[in-house]
Amino acid sequence: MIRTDSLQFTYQDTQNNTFCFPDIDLPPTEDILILGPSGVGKTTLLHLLAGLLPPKEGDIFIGDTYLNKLTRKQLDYFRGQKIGLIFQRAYFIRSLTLSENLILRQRFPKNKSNRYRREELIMQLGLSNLENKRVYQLSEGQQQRLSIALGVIHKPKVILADEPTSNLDDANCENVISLLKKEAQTCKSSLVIITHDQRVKTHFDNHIIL
Ligand SMILES: Nc1ncnc2c1ncn2[C@@H]1O[C@H](COP(=O)(O)OP(=O)(O)OP(=O)(O)O)[C@@H](O)[C@H]1O
Repeated sequence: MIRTDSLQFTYQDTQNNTFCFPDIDLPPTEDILILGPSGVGKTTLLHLLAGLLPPKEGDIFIGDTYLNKLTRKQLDYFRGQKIGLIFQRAYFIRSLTLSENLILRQRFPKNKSNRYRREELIMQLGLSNLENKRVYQLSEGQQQRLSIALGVIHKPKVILADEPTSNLDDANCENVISLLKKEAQTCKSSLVIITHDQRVKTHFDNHIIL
């Protein structure tokens, strides 16, 4: 579950430009799409929800945790355990294999690697037989699916995806959206997708337009 109340944010060097965001109240297993033109503050909102930026005003709750009260160290730990971040360009270690990237993610922070979960995800995301390929040897669509796997391998409470489809053709766009929805259902997570990709709109009932 994710809930926000009266969120506002200002970048330090742009004092006059305060972003005021609509409230979000999203139960587990539900999803929401946040749409809006370039520069309106979509990524800023996602970074607030992930605890990567501190709000100027307003509150953020994930489950029973009040994010505003956490120290930076507690936030890092919480994010590693409870939040799944999926970026348009994922942060892989390109010289490692697909499996090695997943193992590294599983061990952070302070978790044990779980082979069963790894194999389950690799199968669900259609990455079988690619486990030993290095990331730079994967196609863009395969890298996108690995980025989803890295975002959900720890069964986060909230999945936050920033422009997960913008570089993809129509078939891969459909595929990524259905994979994200499926993983959110499996993990009983709330799913927040931020995009300006109008193709994604038809797949979601809940929209917020910034
Ligand atoms: N670190 C920063 N310092 C100052 N201004 C910033 C910073 N990051 C973003 N901005 C500005 O804040 C505004 C919102 O940026 P943001 O990246 O949230 O928009 P967006 O809606 O995600 O855009 P896009 O769809 O192009 O990715 C933009 O005008 C941007 O220039």
